[in-house]
Amino acid sequence: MSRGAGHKHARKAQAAQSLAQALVVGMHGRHVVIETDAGERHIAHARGKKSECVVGDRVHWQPAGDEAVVEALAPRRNLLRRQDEWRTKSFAANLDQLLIMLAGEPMFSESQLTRSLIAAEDAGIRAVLLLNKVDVPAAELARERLAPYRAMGLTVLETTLTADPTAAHAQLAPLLAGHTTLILGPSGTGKSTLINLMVPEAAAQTGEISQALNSGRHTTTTSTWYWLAAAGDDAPRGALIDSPGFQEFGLMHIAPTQLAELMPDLRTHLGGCKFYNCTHRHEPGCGVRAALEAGQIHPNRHRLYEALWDELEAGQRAG
Ligand SMILES: Nc1nc2c(ncn2[C@@H]2O[C@H](COP(=O)(O)OP(=O)(O)OP(=O)(O)O)[C@@H](O)[C@H]2O)c(=O)[nH]1
Ligand SMILES: [Zn+2]
Repeated sequence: MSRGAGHKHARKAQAAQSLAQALVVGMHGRHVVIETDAGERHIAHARGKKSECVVGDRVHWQPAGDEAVVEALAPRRNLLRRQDEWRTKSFAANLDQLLIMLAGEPMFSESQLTRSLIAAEDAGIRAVLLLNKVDVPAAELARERLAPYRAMGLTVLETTLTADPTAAHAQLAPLLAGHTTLILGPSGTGKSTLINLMVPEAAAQTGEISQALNSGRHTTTTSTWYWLAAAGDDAPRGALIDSPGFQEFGLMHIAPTQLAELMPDLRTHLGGCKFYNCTHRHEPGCGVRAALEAGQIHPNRHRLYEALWDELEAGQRAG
């Protein structure tokens, strides 16, 4: 880049910083829906690479005819993403927490759960687990499978959103109040049920997004932002973000050597290995394997660790 171009670039960036800010509340193809601080929603084009902004981002924008243009992205606190061999997909940015919804029916996949927890650790975002549908018989097995996750210090809440919505609301409201929470979970666990329970005007809010996009139908192909009712006059308003795509939760952005650090039950036993570059798989004198043999690490978790290691290593070689 020539010096002149560098100056021009810096000037443009500076000019963008002086523009009004807005929040990204929805996305659809090449368009984003932004909400101004006054609560007005506009459909906007992003200048430059459209993949740059995601729901939860704060952006600098200006009007452009009937539409709006996103000129720049404000710095992010965090970004939750997944990456497979072909592409990176971002769920959302600037999150306070993830609420990972699980059920016994359909039975959750422990691999998907572990992957989402690793991605959250890597992004520095706290995760809370919610076992829903505890009224179905398969909940008992689901609860058992979650024991290692409770043991590693995660909060595991239990609800029956349909059988006892009042109790579920009372349990979840304090957890969600004032925070931005991304709801993750496999299909059929009750994510829509939860959003409709916690956000009575949820349909109206997605309606506004559809209207802004002029699409006239639901836009749940990507994440959507829902405001929660404010807890009080001065209380910060919380929000829920729903997201498709719990399946195929690729972790290609993470190196195999980072994995143990990102799994709290393994992490506890690091530092006691004979070899400084121990992979905690075959080496003699491994503190992690000793903990596994002593029953302090659940065999499923170590199996998932090994499978992920192989997957990420193969991905690194291919990349
Ligand atoms: N038995 C039982 N059924 C429930 C409970 N919560 C939700 N359901 C039912 O489970 C089904 C799936 O719920 P949804 O809220 O649509 O699930 P979802 O996670 O949004 O699913 P997708 O839209 O496919 O991602 C619906 O028929 C709900 O009525 C519960 O606590 N117990
Ligand atoms: Zn080791």
